[in-house]
Amino acid sequence: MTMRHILTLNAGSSSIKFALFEDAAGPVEILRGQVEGLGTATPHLEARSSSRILADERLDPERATDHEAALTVVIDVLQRAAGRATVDAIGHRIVHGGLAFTRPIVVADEDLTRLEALNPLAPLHQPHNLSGVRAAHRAFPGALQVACFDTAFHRSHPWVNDTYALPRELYEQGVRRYGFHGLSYEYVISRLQEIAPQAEKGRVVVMHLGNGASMCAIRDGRSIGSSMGFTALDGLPMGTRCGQLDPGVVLYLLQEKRMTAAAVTDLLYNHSGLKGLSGLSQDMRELEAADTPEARQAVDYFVDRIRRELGAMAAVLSGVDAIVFCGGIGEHAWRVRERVCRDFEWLGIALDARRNRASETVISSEGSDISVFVINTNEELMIARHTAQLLAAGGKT
Ligand SMILES: Nc1ncnc2c1ncn2[C@@H]1O[C@H](COP(=O)(O)OP(=O)(O)O)[C@@H](O)[C@H]1O
Ligand SMILES: CC(=O)OP(=O)(O)O
Ligand SMILES: [Mg+2]
Repeated sequence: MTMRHILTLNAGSSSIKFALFEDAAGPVEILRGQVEGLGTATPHLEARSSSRILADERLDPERATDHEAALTVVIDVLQRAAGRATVDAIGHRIVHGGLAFTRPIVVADEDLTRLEALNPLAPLHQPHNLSGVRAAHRAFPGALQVACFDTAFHRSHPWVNDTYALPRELYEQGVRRYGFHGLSYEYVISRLQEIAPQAEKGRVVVMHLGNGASMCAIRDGRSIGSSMGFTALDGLPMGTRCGQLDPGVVLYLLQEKRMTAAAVTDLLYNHSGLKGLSGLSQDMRELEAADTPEARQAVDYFVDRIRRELGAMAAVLSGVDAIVFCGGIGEHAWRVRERVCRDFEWLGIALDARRNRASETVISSEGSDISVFVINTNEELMIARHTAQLLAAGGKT
């Protein structure tokens, strides 16, 4: 069997994650790394293979302030890591696929143009995702460039969870509740199938809590509803994004406060959420360590909105069999998990406090009606799997 090499690039709102896989009978990771803390004063690069640490350094915030600069660093690490090995394909996380892109594709130039048109619907992601495709094409011109979409997993939404109560023609034109973090949800469900096949078959709520945060209601492995919608602004509050908001606030800012559309966009995407409420930081680690009333209130609001959304997801699914926490906060912030679960005893959640503090895979207690899991998400592996499938099919979808 031929051994192939696959690279993956995943530009999130505060990070660029990357990995290198060998693929013979399915992708096996041989290197992974990330630049995290983008947009903060402390961007940090780390990369490791199974046997050694390849990079672990604070980047100069003057030089790595944005995704573009960080991408140059990442491509350099990947070129050195690949060495003389031929890179057969590069899989990219593309956050918005809109109406047209509902499964992974080999990217052609005309696709890039169509995907660029979606930049305004995901300004913190889409331009960086597409820059990644272009940079990877320049660095590895012989490799297949594969796009995997965050929105694709959610195209199974029933109509009521896919629409807004707007005139119907807007739905036809693509104003829909797309939902995001689909690659993460898809991976988590595949992992749940391995570790708890019974739970995976039931009604599952997955919470992806990272710098971007969303929640997904999943039945029989398919997405039924998502807290995110047309853009990745809706639903839960996030590092710098507002989450659910009365659209009347936007009208007020435009009409009465005379803000420009660009200023409102900047406010809602870059200065709201945990950062806006705390006046301190978008990073949950800093908020948990800080002892200011504003930092505490920011976390209170975050937890409260998660609880509301969990209640809504339980209603969407007519009950819950399993809950999964993932993403940077979901995987590490045990206090947040404890606070979310504490008030759901009435629904049948009993948390094991010790397991939760240790961030074990199963954090519910033996008698809990609802199983609660912490699963380290792996969008890179999901991208590599899709990419390997396309490679095996000779690039045909
Ligand atoms: N040990 C930790 N405790 C609390 N929060 C953490 C911890 N590690 C990471 N986080 C949070 O996770 C966020 C990053 O999540 P991640 O899913 O990696 O980001 P992205 O959305 O950019 O992909 C950080 O901004 C931070 O708030
Ligand atoms: C869609 C989204 O918010 O992604 P991320 O959490 O990676 O920023
Ligand atoms: Mg992410």
